[in-house]
Amino acid sequence: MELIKIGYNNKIKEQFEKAAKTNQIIGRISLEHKRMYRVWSVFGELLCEVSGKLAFDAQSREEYPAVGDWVIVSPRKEERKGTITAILPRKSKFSRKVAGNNTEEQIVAANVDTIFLVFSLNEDLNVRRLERYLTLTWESGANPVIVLTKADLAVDIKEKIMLVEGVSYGVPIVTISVVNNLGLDELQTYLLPGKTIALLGSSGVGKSTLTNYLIGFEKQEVQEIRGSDAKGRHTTTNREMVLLPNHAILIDTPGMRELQLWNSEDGISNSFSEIEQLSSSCKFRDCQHEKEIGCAVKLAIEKGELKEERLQSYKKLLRELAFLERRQDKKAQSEEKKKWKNMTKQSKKR
Ligand SMILES: Nc1nc2c(ncn2[C@@H]2O[C@H](COP(=O)(O)OP(=O)(O)OP(=O)(O)O)[C@@H](O)[C@H]2O)c(=O)[nH]1
Ligand SMILES: [Zn+2]
Repeated sequence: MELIKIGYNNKIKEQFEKAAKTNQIIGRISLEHKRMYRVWSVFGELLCEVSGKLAFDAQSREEYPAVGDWVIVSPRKEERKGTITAILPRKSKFSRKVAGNNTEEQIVAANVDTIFLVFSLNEDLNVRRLERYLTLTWESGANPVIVLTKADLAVDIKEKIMLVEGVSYGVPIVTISVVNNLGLDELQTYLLPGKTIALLGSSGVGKSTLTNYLIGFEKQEVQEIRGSDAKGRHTTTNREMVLLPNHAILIDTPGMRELQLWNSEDGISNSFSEIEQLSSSCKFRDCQHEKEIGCAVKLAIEKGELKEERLQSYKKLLRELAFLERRQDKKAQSEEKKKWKNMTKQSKKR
């Protein structure tokens, strides 16, 4: 396997050479399953575990390898196996909080260069969700590209693009239709050789369709595969990192798909529907479920119908969302200020 095809470059080479011992090789994680990893390397694909030291030193799940990570491996070539001894610094990372008693950060994808934020043109555009995705992307270190799908079904493309432009401050926007073969060439300009991309978007916006198109599957085949699996997920391959025909690299992990839930209010309502339902019976409409009188949520906990931990993770998620929104507001404000400064500068010049 040629390393350059999986995104290898001088920077990674340098980092590797600095940290590696003799006989060690560089590899990139293509799949993670239960503390075992598939690693792409010059010896092909190796099944690897992490070294005892790496596991011992790891303070949290964040310090374990994730799909997309560059790792240093002591290979056992004949066995097609190896041991991961270190993870190289991540250029970008998408993580999600793992709910539980002690909330941990879990990396769902590392070293993504470009992320396609996918929205469908045949539905109402959820601007707030777009803002959240943008925040998430900026925080990850990857570059966003907004992809508006199903252009063939849309009637008000211009309005929707304006709406998107209003919150996206110059982020590229590409309008596509897989049905009418529209905009797909333009998308290719972001799929450069050796660059790693990932898709983020709600269910049904066309991520699988686009993924299959990018991988180059026959449409028929895709539908058949999807038909045999109601969920239609990960049916084409069990690889989570895929080489595309044009030599870009696509990361498609279940974790990436779950980010959509963890970062949208709808998602929260869905995954905490019992709490939302209880809240509607609270005496006060803006009940925080702390010490208010007539709180139906607290009552349910007292009665043992709801676990206290559920409420805690629900609140934590809400706080996180609020935080992201504030960040977004601040970012927007400072961008606005910058714009103004530039404008006033230019008008002064004139
Ligand atoms: N008309 C039209 N339909 C499309 C287009 N792209 C996708 N679809 C349809 O939209 C539906 C949902 O597409 P998917 O690709 O399954 O959406 P997804 O985002 O992967 O959804 P999840 O798998 O639930 O996350 C399917 O019926 C597709 O055939 C398009 O460009 N035009
Ligand atoms: Zn309440």
